[in-house]
Amino acid sequence: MRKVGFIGWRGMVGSVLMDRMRAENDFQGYEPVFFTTSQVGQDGPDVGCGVKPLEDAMNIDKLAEMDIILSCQGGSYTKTVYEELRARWDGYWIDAASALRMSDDAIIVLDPVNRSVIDRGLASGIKNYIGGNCTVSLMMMGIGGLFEHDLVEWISSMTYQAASGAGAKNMRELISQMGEIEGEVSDLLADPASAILDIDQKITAKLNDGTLTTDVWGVPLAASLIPWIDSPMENGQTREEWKGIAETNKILGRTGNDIIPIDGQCVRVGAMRCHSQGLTIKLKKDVPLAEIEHIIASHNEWVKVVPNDRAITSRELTPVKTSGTLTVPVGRLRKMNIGPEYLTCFTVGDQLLWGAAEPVRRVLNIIRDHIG
Ligand SMILES: NC(=O)C1=CN([C@@H]2O[C@H](COP(=O)(O)OP(=O)(O)OC[C@H]3O[C@@H](n4cnc5c(N)ncnc54)[C@H](OP(=O)(O)O)[C@@H]3O)[C@@H](O)[C@H]2O)C=CC1
Ligand SMILES: N[C@@H](CC(=O)OP(=O)(O)O)C(=O)O
Repeated sequence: MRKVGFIGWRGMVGSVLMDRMRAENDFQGYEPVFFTTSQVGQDGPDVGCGVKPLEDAMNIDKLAEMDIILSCQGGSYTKTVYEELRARWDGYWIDAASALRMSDDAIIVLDPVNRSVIDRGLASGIKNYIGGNCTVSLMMMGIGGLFEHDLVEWISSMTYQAASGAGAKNMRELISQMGEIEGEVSDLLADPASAILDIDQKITAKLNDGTLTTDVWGVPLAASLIPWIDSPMENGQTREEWKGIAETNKILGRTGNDIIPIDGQCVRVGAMRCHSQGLTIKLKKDVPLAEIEHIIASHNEWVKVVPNDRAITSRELTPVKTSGTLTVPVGRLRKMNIGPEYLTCFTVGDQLLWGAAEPVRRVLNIIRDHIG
């Protein structure tokens, strides 16, 4: 029986993956082996084939027994074990972390968009299948139809990224900050006659006096935002912004003169686990809006076009509505007054599902089908 090793299964991304795999009855037809970097020998999870002790994720011999390894443990783990393992192992490596994404011998996986690229990779013997950056994957699930019809000349994206993208501790601190801010003015809020400028003054003082908990974010995120995500690049972009052009084109298998220019600003906001983005898209030609809506809506079974209506948009096109679902709503679709080839839209997606766990869950099944 084939063996599939899971590393990082109890982290935030890994837990979402496990939930999805249980929901889809994925733990069948192979032997799952659960690894850990910190709990060796403790009970592993019961996924329907009994509880077994956790294996050591640093044990290269044990890892090398696997036919497929799926890691949600993070980039530093990948960097620590991958080279040594690969030197003597010919199995399939699936990873949610970015470490190997841009390697020539790796494919970035998002099968509703690039199934043909994945299939070509499998046929040609490629063994590394890496989940894409969450913002990139969610953008491509939303407007995959425009790429499929080769309608995109360039894109500018302005993102509104959730706290979950920075990790579990960051989500917790965002909530603490919200609570501390409310606590600062709860007496004034309870008094309907209190002046809003007094409330605002106290909040502004609290945000600036150094007493708000900012151990993880470094600055207040609640009642504010952070227009910087990931490390700086030499050209002034952040790495998150650079991933927009680099990963999108790699997912599509576009190189050289075929590359679609993509750039924008990536911003952290106080949402919990859904990334949103406002897109400006220069189309290659003037296509009627109704046709664009049809192309977007019919690309995959998860994308949903939201009518450009105030009440429906406020209800349907939000992180609150999208959180915990695989739906990728796309709305605020309209031609811009810059010209008929300029399209704008707004899209939202759960960054732990389509943004992280779902593409790697699906590619595990694709690889299992491929190797039998
Ligand atoms: N967060 C995100 O949005 C995205 C993350 N990724 C990638 O996935 C990687 C993992 O991210 P994420 O899931 O957020 O990381 P987590 O910090 O939630 O989990 C990583 C590991 O930390 C260990 N750990 C230590 N204490 C705990 C605890 N109390 N509960 C659970 N796990 C614990 C576990 O390893 P062990 O069992 O070995 O101790 C776990 O696998 C990232 O580094 C990134 O590369 C990719 C896309 C999006
Ligand atoms: N950078 C993303 C989360 C992430 O893990 O991205 P990547 O998988 O590209 O490192 C965010 O902060 O929202």
